[in-house]
Amino acid sequence: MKINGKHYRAIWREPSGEVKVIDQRWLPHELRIVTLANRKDFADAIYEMWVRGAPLIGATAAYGVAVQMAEDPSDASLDETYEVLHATRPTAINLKWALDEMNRVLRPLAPEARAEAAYKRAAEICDEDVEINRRIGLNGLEIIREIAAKKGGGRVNVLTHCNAGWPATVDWGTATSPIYHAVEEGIDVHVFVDETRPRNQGAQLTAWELNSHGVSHDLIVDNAGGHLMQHGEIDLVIVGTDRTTARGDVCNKIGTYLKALAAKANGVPFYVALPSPTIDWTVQDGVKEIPIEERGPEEVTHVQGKAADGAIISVQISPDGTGARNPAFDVTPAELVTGLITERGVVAADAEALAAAFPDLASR
Ligand SMILES: CSC[C@H]1O[C@H](OP(=O)(O)O)[C@H](O)[C@@H]1O
Repeated sequence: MKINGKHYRAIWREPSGEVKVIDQRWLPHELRIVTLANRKDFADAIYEMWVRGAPLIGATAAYGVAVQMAEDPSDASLDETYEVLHATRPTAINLKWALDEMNRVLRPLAPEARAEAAYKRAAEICDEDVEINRRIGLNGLEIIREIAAKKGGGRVNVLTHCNAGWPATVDWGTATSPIYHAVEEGIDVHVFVDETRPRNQGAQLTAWELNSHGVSHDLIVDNAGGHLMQHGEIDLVIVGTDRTTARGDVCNKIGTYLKALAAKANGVPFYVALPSPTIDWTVQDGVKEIPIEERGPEEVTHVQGKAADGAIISVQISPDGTGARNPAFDVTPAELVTGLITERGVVAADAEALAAAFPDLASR
């Protein structure tokens, strides 16, 4: 999407062959573009969240395989790369999906043919993600149109959590794609952006991208969402997902479950933008079966921001010696989900509806 009027994807390959990403750790204050030159760079970029967001993690891993195949296309290298990249972050299923896809394409090939094929497939995965997200936007636009019509063309207030915007994907975003399409159509949309502790992806990334596109929005603390819903200030919630089960349980950034409970209690529609590579057909019960990443306590005890002199610093907000727990995701049971906005339409959050929408994938 656009940064200062110029179009970017969140990951791309230069004509020179270099793979580049935006190092999102420094946004919104600094735009740092980095080259990922070897397998370790790709592993570090995913684990340390230079890049993040389920679809972007998958796309990055795909290019990580390609870069390693150019270095060493042997079976052992292919196997080791799968293990190294798969070990970076456990929750987003797109990582495994992309690595499995690269293995499917590369395993049958002679080693000398693997690098070219890997770069080709990685580029296709990126292009497919962009098209999937564009279609999610068009399907989600219908929901926003209906709410706008019921309000006589009045403002549609959307709450988002974390960042499921274009920096979480190759382009468009998932939860933000319907918003961008609605704004482009002239619908009056306002977004309440959950800051999303502890890493503040909402404050640092969603607010940044909405600013760049002139989308009306307010930043709110995570704990304000229920209050706004009680007072009729939220018309719908749209969130992303890192893994959705075959029966429609939705794993997403920590705090999503609480938003879904508040939405249910206040009759606010709760939608999940769901690209099909984020569906894990092998699991049913999200709470019991999805591995929840536990990240370091420092993400909770410290916060990063821009100092008065412009330097980006991290400050400690809790006492020396205070420990912290940092589960990075939670699971919203399907019964709290109004609908799943997929590239093939809006689907009910249940096994039958998902299997009917994706018979080609569910039966694999
Ligand atoms: C479009 S997937 C975005 C999804 O990923 C985020 O997690 P993280 O920033 O830790 O990678 C968050 O759960 C978003 O909803």
